[in-house]
Amino acid sequence: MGNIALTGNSKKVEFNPRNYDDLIKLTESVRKQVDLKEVPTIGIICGSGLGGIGGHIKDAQTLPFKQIVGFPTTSVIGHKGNLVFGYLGGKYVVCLQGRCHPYEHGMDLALCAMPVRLMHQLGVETLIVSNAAGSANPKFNYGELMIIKDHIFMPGLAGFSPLVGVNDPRFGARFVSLNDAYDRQLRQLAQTVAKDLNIVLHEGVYVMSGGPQYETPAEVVFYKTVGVDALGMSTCHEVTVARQCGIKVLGFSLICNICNTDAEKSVDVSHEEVLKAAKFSGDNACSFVIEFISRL
Ligand SMILES: O=P(O)(O)O[C@H]1O[C@H](CO)[C@@H](O)[C@H]1O
Ligand SMILES: Nc1nc2[nH]cnc2c(=O)[nH]1
Repeated sequence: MGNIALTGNSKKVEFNPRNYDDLIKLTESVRKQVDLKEVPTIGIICGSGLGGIGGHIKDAQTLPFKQIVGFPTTSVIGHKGNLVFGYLGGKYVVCLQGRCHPYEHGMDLALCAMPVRLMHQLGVETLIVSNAAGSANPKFNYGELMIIKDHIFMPGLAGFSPLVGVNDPRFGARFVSLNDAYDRQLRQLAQTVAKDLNIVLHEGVYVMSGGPQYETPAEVVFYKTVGVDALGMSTCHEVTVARQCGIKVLGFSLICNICNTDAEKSVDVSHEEVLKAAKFSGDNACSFVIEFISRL
């Protein structure tokens, strides 16, 4: 996994997500294409079907990923593929309306986490990252929210980390401590906000598998046994890079399906079902994010 050849304006351009100077060039190209009103200190990454959050942004300036040379594409339904700048909850934010999943990009995690490094360059200090996930916890119901307390990064444990490769110290530390990946104070604030809004908010452990296949019942039981509550195919690579940049993180999952645990009684899991749940509970997720930001 090295440089990626990209064609923009009929010129062949090389972008290497592990090259700090390439990141600076990409950041400059974003700055040239938008008229930033303030420094966006809050970043948001929208999970599957959660892009509606971006629709609430006031004085919005939208920059499609495809207009940024070097930016990875997203082809998953429910991910619009835009950077949106503007005001949400009274704060100036940058929102990634759609994310780049490693399974879409040959497991190039550094490429898929690059938008977080871009956000850091733009001034982001707090990141709100969301995802659609399946539940392995019998107490969780379809459409409810779960704050991520901790994660298990399966590709990362197998050597597919966005931090693998030569580390330019300008990106941050070579060895990143993830003891506090999900900020405790932000999690406490999230609980207060949810209580005030009368929204059910669980807290639990998220696992990122490589995907794109959903889990077999045996795999779900395996994850349950090691303490997993919610299952997805994203987020951990982004959070790992955010922590290397020193960005504080709040992560949450929207529970979109109940995972199978018994091969004899199992039912189909589909992305359509995931998007249906995201639509069903999207308004709750939006209200929660907006109120949370207003209290930061
Ligand atoms: O994590 P987000 O982007 O919400 O998407 C989730 O939904 C898709 C599967 O339905 C997978 O990409 C999974 O990771
Ligand atoms: N890995 C995984 N990702 C999901 N995204 C939404 N639902 C699921 C699920 O059940 N498993």
